[in-house]
Parts: sequence; C-alpha cells; structure tokens
Amino acid sequence: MNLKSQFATITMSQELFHSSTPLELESGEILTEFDLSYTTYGELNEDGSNVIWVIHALTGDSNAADWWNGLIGEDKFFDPSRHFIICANLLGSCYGSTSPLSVNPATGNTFYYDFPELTTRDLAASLERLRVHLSIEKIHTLIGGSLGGQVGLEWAYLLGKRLSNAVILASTSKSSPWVIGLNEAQRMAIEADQSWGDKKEDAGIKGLEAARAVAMLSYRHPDDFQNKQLDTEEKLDGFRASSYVRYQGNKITKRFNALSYWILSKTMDSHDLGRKRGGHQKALSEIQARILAIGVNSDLLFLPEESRLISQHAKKGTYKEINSTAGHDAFLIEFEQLSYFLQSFYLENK
Ligand SMILES: CC(=O)SCCNC(=O)CCNC(=O)[C@H](O)C(C)(C)COP(=O)(O)OP(=O)(O)OC[C@H]1O[C@@H](n2cnc3c(N)ncnc32)[C@H](O)[C@@H]1OP(=O)(O)O
Ligand SMILES: N[C@@H](CCO)C(=O)O
Repeated sequence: MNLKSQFATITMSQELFHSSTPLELESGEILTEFDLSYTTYGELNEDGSNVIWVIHALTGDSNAADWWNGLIGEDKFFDPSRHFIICANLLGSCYGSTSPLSVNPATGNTFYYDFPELTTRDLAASLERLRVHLSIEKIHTLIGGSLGGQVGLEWAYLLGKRLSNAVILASTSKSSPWVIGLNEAQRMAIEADQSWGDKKEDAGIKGLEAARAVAMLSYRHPDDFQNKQLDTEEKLDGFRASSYVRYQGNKITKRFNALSYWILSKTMDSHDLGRKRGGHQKALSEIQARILAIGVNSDLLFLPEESRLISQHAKKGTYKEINSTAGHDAFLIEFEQLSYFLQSFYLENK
C-alpha cells in the first residue's frame, strides 16, 4: 500500500518542541533547556479522546508511520483518519532531539562526552513536558517496544488517570543483568574504537559497527539465523552469517551516532520502574491504566517472562505472546499478530 499517496490526504506534521524550563534529571544533573523533535499524524478530535502516543525503541525516530508501517497508516490498526498519532524522538537520540551532539548552553560548545546520564524516568518527564505543551489532557493509548516500552511504563506511572491503555511490547519493568551485560559488551566495542574520546561527530563509529553486530545477535534468534543465514555449500570462510552481521553493523553507521547509542544503552540499563517506589512489582500495581503486555516467544533480550510479569503485577493487566522466529525485533515485524492482539484487547476492555 502506498502510504505516501494516502498520506497526501492526511494531516502529518513534523515539529520541534523547545522546553526552556530546566529539567532536573534523576542523576541530579540539570538540562537547562532541551528540544524534542516530534511527528504527528491525523488530528485531535473534539473531545480529545483519540490520542495514540508511540514511543520508539533504541535506534528509532519520530517517523512511526515509516518504521511501523504495518501498524500505522490508512486502513492500518492505528489510522490517522481516526486517530491522532504522536511520536517524539527520545531525548539523547540523534534524530532531532537534544543529544550529545547538541550545543551545551552552559559552555556554548557541543556536549559530546559531557552529555548528562539519562534514565527512562527522565525520558518520560521530557515527554510529559511535550504533552503539556500540546495541551493534551488524556491519552487513549501509549504504545512502545523495548526501550520504548520501558519509557512507556515510566510515563504510564506518571500519567495516572490521564492514560487509559498502555501497550508494552518486548520490554521489562526492570532491566535484567543479562540486558545490562549485553549493553556493556556493546559499549566496550564503542570504547575500543581509537576515535572514541575525540570531540567529533563520528567518534566511535567503527565501534558502533561492532556494537550493532553484537546487538543483532540479541535481536534475532538462532532459528532465524538457521532459516536465513545457513550456508548450503561447504566452505572455510565467507559465511552468510558473518556477512549478515557485518552488513547490519555497517548499516547502522549510516544512520546513527555512537554517542547517542552509548547514552541510550545506559538509559536502558538503569531502567527500574520500582526505584524509590518499593520495587518494580509494587510500582506496576500502582499504574492506573490498563496494560497490554506483549512478549515474543523467541525474544532472547527481554524474555517473554518479563512481559508476563508486567501483566501479572499490573492492576489491570493482559498478556499476549507473539509467535515468531524473528526474536526480539518481532515487535517491529509481526504486524498481523500485533493488530489481532490490539483488536481483542480493545474489544475485551470496551
Ligand atoms: C532513518 C531511518 O532509517 S530510521 C529507521 C528506523 N529504524 C528503527 O526504528 C529501528 C527499528 N527497525 C529495525 O531494527 C529493523 O528495520 C527491523 C527489525 C524492523 C528489520 O530489520 P532488517 O535489517 O530490515 O531485517 P533483516 O534482519 O531481515 O535484514 C535484512 C537486511 O539484511 C540484508 N542481508 C540479509 N542477509 C544478508 C547476508 N547474509 N549478508 C549481507 N546482507 C544480508 C538484506 O539484504 C537486508 O538489507 P536491507 O536492509 O538493505 O534491505
Ligand atoms: N532493532 C530495534 C530494537 C532494539 O530494541 C532498534 O534498533 O531500535
């Protein structure tokens, strides 16, 4: 389906929100001002009841109808002719929001390595600023996967009764040691790049290439490699799997930045919905919104048990599981199953 031609009839806009009120971060540091780049599709209806707020994952951007084109678009589950869909590029990311490559207002120089540590709670607080700026009183559904799901849980906690439904995909309420270890290995790859530490835009880029290759092993499943990367001929070198991870490593360097990757992967590590709230299970039970937690049976990064736990501790929780060999990234791929789960969830909770 040609989304471009369909979107010709639908309001879509790309904006930059500037917050000049200082944002006090969990670390105690302060961002004196920040920008969030965001995209909206469709229009807010009269009673403000049609807001779908999408939160992207680690390397996503605000163009949700591009990377989630099986879920967002005309005749898709979230349709801009009915819904007002918003997605903001997360703070720290390199697609238009304030990031390590932005100018530090305190010094007049680019932040680079002086960029403050961010938590998922800080990212939720920055989204809350945008909500207030847009005078959005209530959110029908907040939806996000992976890091987007972590931020989604933090924001759901904060939003209270303003939020009706939170759809949390392939995510967790507290990052596991496994996730932290995987992210540390990726940051080690970045830090091993001799250009890491240089004050330039492409610092650590070769390291990022290796980091993404490692990350791909956690985003896919051995069965997916078996299906797609098996060499049929006998050989000693030049394996398909090698060329695949190298290709993916190279691909990320053309669209992402090592400093943003480093910052956001740290954000993922420190995620704990229960910090200073008596634990993540208790915090989950205090979320007012209905929660649909969707796990992926082949997810090796955020295990399906972690999604199930979200639904079990939520006051009003539902669990569904995507059946796929795609691994963690199935939440970006298995649109048919996702649409079906969403439809049943809304029907059951009318
Ligand atoms: C500006 C922007 O582009 S922002 C994009 C926003 N991105 C995001 O939001 C991140 C989320 N998206 C993603 O992570 C991914 O796009 C996904 C998970 C949805 C899909 O991942 P993909 O990389 O497209 O799928 P997959 O793992 O099957 O890999 C296919 C690619 O690997 C290539 N490939 C497959 N096998 C091999 C191999 N053995 N050797 C070399 N290349 C290979 C394919 O040719 C294909 O290349 P292409 O991406 O240039 O078309
Ligand atoms: N593959 C996705 C998901 C990571 O959790 C991304 O790059 O953002």
